[in-house]
Amino acid sequence: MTKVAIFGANGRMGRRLVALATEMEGLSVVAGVDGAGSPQIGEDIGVLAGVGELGVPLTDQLCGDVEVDVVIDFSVPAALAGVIEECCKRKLPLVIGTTGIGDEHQAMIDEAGQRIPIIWASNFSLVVNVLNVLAGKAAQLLGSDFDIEIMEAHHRFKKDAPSGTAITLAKHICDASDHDFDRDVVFERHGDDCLRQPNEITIQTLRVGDHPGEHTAYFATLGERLEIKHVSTSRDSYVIGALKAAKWLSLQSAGRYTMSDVLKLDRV
Ligand SMILES: NC(=O)C1=CN([C@@H]2O[C@H](COP(=O)(O)OP(=O)(O)OC[C@H]3O[C@@H](n4cnc5c(N)ncnc54)[C@H](OP(=O)(O)O)[C@@H]3O)[C@@H](O)[C@H]2O)C=CC1
Ligand SMILES: O=C(O)C1=N[C@H](C(=O)O)C[C@H](O)C1
Repeated sequence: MTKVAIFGANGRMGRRLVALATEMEGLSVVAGVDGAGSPQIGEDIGVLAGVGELGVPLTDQLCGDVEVDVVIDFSVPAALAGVIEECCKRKLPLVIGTTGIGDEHQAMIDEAGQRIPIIWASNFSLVVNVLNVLAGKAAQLLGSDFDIEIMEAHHRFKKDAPSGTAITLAKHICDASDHDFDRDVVFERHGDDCLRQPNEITIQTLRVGDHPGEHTAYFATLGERLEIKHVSTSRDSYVIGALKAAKWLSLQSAGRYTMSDVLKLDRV
């Protein structure tokens, strides 16, 4: 049995992680951590997730006496340094799904990879990871006469913009083509003199209702257009991938890994 601790356990993702982990063979949730200010601290995480009592209280830190095999973090960027430090101290594999993180966090993840198995992915869905590969291939095959744009839509509660997934998608497209992420990717178009520049890739952001997330890459030239689109109809698409990654990571040695490693996409 792989024993999982979840940071952000009372959030939208955290509750579904708790719920689906109880259904997945070989996993058990042994700890759930949330922000210190959460009024639900002390309540049972199974009850909070709607799956009945698990005998695991929501806490505001990972208790030292709980035996853990792997940690999953879907919380907030401000919590990440502490989570990484705790996992390095206790030699625990760490799966990170939190987005809106900066270069300094990426450097911390790189460094932690020298000491523990660690993975960060902006999106744990199998289909989104396939979308990245397909969009890269399309950019490569279609060449420079195609205008590329990305559109993402998410629920009204999402704090970061654009989504981590949209940024990763743009990076895949740039890596596979003549585009340069820092030069070509822009996050808005606004004003009376903003004609599309050659090579420009704009990421457009919508925040609407309770949408769990969608991403579209557009490739258009005169007379025709290709759209590659992923729509999540439920957060479970991300949760299943994150739990799979946790099981996989708990068996690895120290290193920084990607969802391509977990899903073996590079072998295709
Ligand atoms: N990689 C992927 O596949 C996906 C990534 N995400 C990302 O995951 C993150 C969480 O998303 P979502 O669940 O919707 O957000 P929520 O706001 O619903 O959940 C975040 C949770 O983290 C808690 N939290 C705050 N501070 C801490 C702390 N110090 N330690 C532990 N927990 C803490 C919050 O508690 P409180 O509210 O009390 O502050 C809250 O319960 C976001 O960055 C989102 O973009 C989301 C979906 C998929
Ligand atoms: O906050 C969300 O909901 C999501 N966040 C991730 C992102 O920023 O890309 C992944 C997914 O799109 C849902």
